[in-house]
Amino acid sequence: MTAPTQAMLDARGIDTFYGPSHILRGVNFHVGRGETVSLLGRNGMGKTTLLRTLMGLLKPKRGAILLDGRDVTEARANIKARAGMGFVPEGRGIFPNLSVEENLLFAARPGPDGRIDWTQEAIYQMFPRLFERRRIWGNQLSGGEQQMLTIGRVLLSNPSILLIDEATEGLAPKMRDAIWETLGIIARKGISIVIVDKNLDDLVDLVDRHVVLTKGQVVFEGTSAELLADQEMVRTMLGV
Ligand SMILES: Nc1ncnc2c1ncn2[C@@H]1O[C@H](COP(=O)(O)OP(=O)(O)OP(=O)(O)O)[C@@H](O)[C@H]1O
Repeated sequence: MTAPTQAMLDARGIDTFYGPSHILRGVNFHVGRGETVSLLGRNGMGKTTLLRTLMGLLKPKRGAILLDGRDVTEARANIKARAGMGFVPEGRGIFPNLSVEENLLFAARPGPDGRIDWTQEAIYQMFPRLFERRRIWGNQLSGGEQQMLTIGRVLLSNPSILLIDEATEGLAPKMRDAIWETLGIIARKGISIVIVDKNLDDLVDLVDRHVVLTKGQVVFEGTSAELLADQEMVRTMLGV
C-alpha cells in the first residue's frame, strides 16, 4: 500500500535487529496528519521494537523513515524529538527525585515550527490531579498519575506526532478511562497518534486505522469496521 503524500510519518522497508535476532522484517508503516493509528499484535511481535525504531532509539538496518517529508532515518531520538516526535515509553521514565512540576516542565518547549499547542495550564486543566500533586516527588505517584505526568510532559514539547506504548497497561479502570479520554482530546487537536494497547474495545472507538504485526511483519491494515469484520484474524493475530 502506498502512503499518502501528506504523511506525518512514513517508514518504508524497515528491518531492525537485536544483535543477530532479526525482529522487524520489511515493515511499511505510515501515519497521516492528524491520524490516530493503533499498533496491534500478540506479545513479542515487534510493536515496541517498531516504536523504538521510529523514535530513533534503535537503528534500522534497512529502510527509510520520513517525518513530515524530511528524511530522519539516521537521526537519533533527541533530534527526532526536536523535529516533532513525542514518545511515551512503557515504564514511563519519571524522575523520582524531582517534583511533579519539575518533571512536567523538564522538556517543555515550542513545537518544531514554533507552534505552542500545550501550556502548563492546559495540562493542569486536563489533569487536575497533577495540579493537586504538583509539589509531590515523582516516586510518590500512583501508576495512573505517572502515566498522566508522562503524557503531560511529552505534550509540553508540543509534538506533531505522539507514540505511546502500552497506554493503559496496569492502570486502575478509572485511570484507564481518564487516559482514553485524554487521547481523544489530543486526537481532536489534530495531533497524529500511534497507540500500542491491549484494550481493543477502547481502541476501536478511538482510532482511524489499525495495523497488526505478526513476527515483525505487517499482516493487516484497516479501519475498525474492517478489523472487526475479520474475527478469525482478531482471534489468531491478537489472541482476543
Ligand atoms: N533488548 C532486546 N534484546 C534482544 N531481543 C529483544 C530485546 N527486546 C525485545 N526483544 C525481542 O524482540 C521481539 C519483539 O519484541 P517487542 O518488545 O518489540 O514485542 P512487542 O510486540 O512490543 O511485545 P510486548 O507486548 O511483549 O512488549 C521479541 O521476540 C523479543 O523477545
